[in-house]
Amino acid sequence: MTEGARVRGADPLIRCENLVRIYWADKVEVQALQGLDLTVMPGELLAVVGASGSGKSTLLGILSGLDVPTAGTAVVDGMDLLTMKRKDRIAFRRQTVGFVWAQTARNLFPYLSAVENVMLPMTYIGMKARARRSRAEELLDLFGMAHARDRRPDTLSGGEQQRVAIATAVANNPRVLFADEPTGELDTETGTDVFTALRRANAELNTTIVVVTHDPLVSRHTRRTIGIRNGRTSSEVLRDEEAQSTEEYAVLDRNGRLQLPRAFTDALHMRDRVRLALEDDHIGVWPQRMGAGGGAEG
Ligand SMILES: Nc1ncnc2c1ncn2[C@@H]1O[C@H](COP(=O)(O)OP(=O)(O)OP(=O)(O)O)[C@@H](O)[C@H]1O
Repeated sequence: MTEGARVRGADPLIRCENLVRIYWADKVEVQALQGLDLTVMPGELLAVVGASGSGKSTLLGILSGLDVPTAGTAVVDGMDLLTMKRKDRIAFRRQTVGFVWAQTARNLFPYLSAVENVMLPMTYIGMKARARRSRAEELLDLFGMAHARDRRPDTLSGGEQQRVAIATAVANNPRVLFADEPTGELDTETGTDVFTALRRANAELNTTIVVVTHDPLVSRHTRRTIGIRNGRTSSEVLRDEEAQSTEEYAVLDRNGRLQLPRAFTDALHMRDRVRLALEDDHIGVWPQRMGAGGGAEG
């Protein structure tokens, strides 16, 4: 990789600061990401959850090196994604990141068997045939798919195909695996099997995993879930597995900005401005008082 592109001393595996992505459609500006902050440490299994249009695919496109942000900082495994050269981008996509997509058919070649699919990415990095086969078999075994190694994808269930897809995606030992709605086409039970495979990849292969989804229930499977709203990280749910409890936080950015949940602001008819008060151990937020004539008193 080009020397200058590598940012030294970066501890998090993924670091986005004030990330902005603007699209132009028919001369209209669409701000898909509006100053998004995100930090992912090596070894994490993280979910990024947001409604349709919140900016999930845009974020994934940038972090996987397919798209380039308009402004801000995006660093993955020490690579600056704003300035990365074309040659580095190809190497980055082959070796640093792996993918599992929602559409099961998009992940695997239909005319190759399960083991051949898992072996394929290893040919790109010049691994010998015997080593490729042995690693592919190990990976299929790890995800409970050894029995299906000689079967083609169309003879496997959706959940089984996703487990082979996970084996294929981690074949070259990527630093981070991005899974875009990996359970989107599956029922709940089969979806749980796929999450078990993702957790196994995370625990046994130490692969950092970022799952992107519209389904808030995936937070049951991850320790940390980031919520994105209007192109910004707005909330964070932390789950304590031992205590079996979850705690939801609002994300406070470095400029002191946070997003109040819509349900809260609607319930108290908060609009345009609120009053703040510093207390000993918290900050109070009050709706603006309305005067007799409907005008604001402040
Ligand atoms: N190529 C593009 N040109 C113009 N606007 C775009 C483009 N891609 C995305 N957008 C807009 O950017 C915003 C964020 O889109 P994005 O696809 O990232 O959201 P998402 O959370 O992934 O949604 P979904 O879950 O429906 O895929 C939306 O308003 C979308 O219409």
